This record gives sequence, C-alpha cells and structure tokens, in this order.
Amino acid sequence: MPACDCPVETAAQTDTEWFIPGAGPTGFGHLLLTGRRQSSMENQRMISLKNLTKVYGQGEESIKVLDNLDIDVAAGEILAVVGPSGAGKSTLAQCINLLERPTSGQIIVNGEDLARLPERKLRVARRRIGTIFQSASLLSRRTAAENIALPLQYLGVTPAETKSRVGELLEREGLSHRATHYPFELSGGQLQRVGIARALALRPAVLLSDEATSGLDPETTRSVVALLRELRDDLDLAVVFITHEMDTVLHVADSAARLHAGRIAEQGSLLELLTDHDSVLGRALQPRLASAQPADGTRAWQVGYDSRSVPADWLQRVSADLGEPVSLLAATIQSINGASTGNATVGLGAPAHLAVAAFARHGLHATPLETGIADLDPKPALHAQEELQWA
Ligand SMILES: Nc1ncnc2c1ncn2[C@@H]1O[C@H](COP(=O)(O)OP(=O)(O)OP(=O)(O)O)[C@@H](O)[C@H]1O
Repeated sequence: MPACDCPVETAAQTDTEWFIPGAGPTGFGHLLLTGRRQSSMENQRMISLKNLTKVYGQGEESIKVLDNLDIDVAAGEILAVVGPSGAGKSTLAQCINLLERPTSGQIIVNGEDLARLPERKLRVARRRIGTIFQSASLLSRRTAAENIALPLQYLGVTPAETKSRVGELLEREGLSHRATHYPFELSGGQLQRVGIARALALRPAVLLSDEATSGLDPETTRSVVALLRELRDDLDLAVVFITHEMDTVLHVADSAARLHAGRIAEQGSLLELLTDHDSVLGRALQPRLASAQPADGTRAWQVGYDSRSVPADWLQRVSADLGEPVSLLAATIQSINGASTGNATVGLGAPAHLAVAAFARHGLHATPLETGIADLDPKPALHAQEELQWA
C-alpha cells in the first residue's frame, strides 16, 4: 500500500481494520473493528421497527417527530443512530423501550410487538431492554454495588442472588475494587460502567445507549466503546447507539442510520456507507485528516479508493498517466472483509480536467480541495460535515 509505511495489523477474514495516521479527536490512532460483522448481520432480528411514527401534541400544536421509520437491528449488531439536534434520536430510543408510546407503527423486540402488549406483559418485556444515558443517572446515596442491584431488588430477587449477580457484573466491568464507592468518588468512565452494569443486571437482549459517551474524554470513550463491543460479542446484544460523535460511530458501530427531520435519510453497514461516494454519512464518517500542504504550483485533491475497483499501486499509475509526480499528503486505509477502502489527499500540478480524467481512468473518485473549481464536483467531500449540521 503506497499511502504509508506505518505498520498495519493483520485482520482476520471478517475483521474490519482501520489504520488512521494522525489520531482523530477521540485519540484512536489505529483501530481494529473486530469481526463477526458479516455473520451478525445474518443473525436473528432482535429489534424491528415498522412504520414507526410519533406525533407529540394534538391539532395545530402537533409535531411529527418520527415519520414512518423502518429499522432492523440483529442480535450481535451495534447500530449507530446519528443526526442533528432535534432529529428525533432520543424520541426513537424512548419509543423502543416504550417510555413513549408510538402514535402508530410496530416496535418488535425479540419477536414481541411491544406497542400491543398489555401493561403487565410490557413490564416483563421491558426487562429485555437495558438503557444507558449520557449521565449515568446513579443514585448518589447508594454505592456502585447498590446502584447495580436496584433493578434486581425491584424485581424481588433474593439478596443472595442479587449479591452474586452484582459481583459478577462488577468483575466483568473491572469495578470490583469500586463496589463500595459512592458516585461522587467515581470517575466519569467508572460512573458510565456502573450505569452499563445496572442496565445489564436483568440480562437484557437489547441495549439502548443515548449519548452514553458524550462528554467523556477520548481515553474514557475508548474504554466504554471497547466494553460495549465486548458485551455485544459475549452477550450477543443488539445495541442502538445514539450519538452525534462521528469518530465514535466509526469505532463502535457495525451499521449506521442517519435521522433527519424524523425520517431515515440513509442507513447501511459501515462498509456500504464508507464506499458510497454519494453518501453524506459515509463522507462524514471518513476520518478527518491532518493533511500536509501541497507544494508550490500544485493543488490538493481528495481521492476515494476501493480495492475492489482500484489497483493497489494507483498512486504510481496516476502519476505515470499524468507524466508528473503525485505526492501523498495524507491517507487512511481500512480493510473490511478483505476489501481495502479509504481516502487520501494528494498534491499534483496538472490542470484539473486532465487530473479528473486520469483519476477516473484508474477507478478513483477525486475532488479538488481548492476553491474556484468546485464545479467539478457538486458535493465536495470537505463539505460533508457542514452538510450534516451535527449538533
Ligand atoms: N415530550 C415532548 N413533547 C413535545 N415535543 C417533544 C417532546 N420530546 C421531544 N419533543 C420534540 O421532538 C423533537 C425531537 O426531539 P429529540 O429529543 O428526540 O431530538 P434529538 O435528535 O434527540 O435531539 P438532541 O440531539 O438535541 O438530543 C424536538 O423538536 C423536540 O422539541
């Protein structure tokens, strides 16, 4: 691979591997999105939302917040839901666990249509759904262990069984040494881990995470993300991960959906989104690169590549085609199920129309990064973030 001589880990067949020179804001420099993605997508549908609509208020005052959503999440899959503020992300989470009743549509969790269940059965079904929030929402006068025990105590589980389950969860989350500490004595990451342990106390099949990593520092975000992925694999959880942090989506999710004004604007696996040049979400998911400056007399281009259609030595080929050097200014590469995809910033001096033609001959999608020639591409990649207007 010509982009960089830094080491790239070898991934298993089904692994997703990211190599990112120049770590992003959350500090992930090199990341391995581990496998089972192919197989998990084939897994049992754990959450199935059909024509989900939620309207708040009535008459002229009414506001349609979710508009006919269809979403599926398999067991062992983490679906990230992203979108601007007010898009309806939290309402979606509240509808999935029936804290909010949908106006119409179905919420099928583990084969049961929650919206149709009588109250008593709904209470039982809700136990299969754990929820974690931005602030872990722990009770301040209870210790970590007592907070985790709460759902078990509400259910009337015996003290011996509660103690055993809480001990198991504390150990799994590496919190045994903090069992008797109160929330004010815990770090942000530890608080979030206690929140996750409490959400798992009743052995749910589904985990809803509403901005659970927002506000955490990069190191803590990384550990919470690693924990969620571990839980997904060990417990075969279906996870809906609501966030506005694109960096985190890249590291935690198997698939992503973009919500806009209550509708799904696009959704797909990370591979599909990252290799779709027309995908707003795919472009926003590309790691932000700290690019070197192009040399005098040359201009910078952003190039998207995909090994299924682009030769590995594309850089040399484009250079030979143009009869001039093409310098590499920044690059990422990710290998997903044996296919390498990524993007690079390169510098070259050829006129724009010749460069576009040369890139296209080698199967590359290229966009000039300078102003004044944007007419070559109606959607320059640099604008993806603004286009999404993340909160
Ligand atoms: N209980 C409610 N009654 C009336 N309107 C509501 C209610 N809850 C939310 N809304 C409205 O629904 C819309 C979507 O809100 P929601 O909190 O789901 O968005 P969000 O995408 O999670 O936003 P953010 O990222 O800012 O948290 C907003 O316009 C909000 O004002």
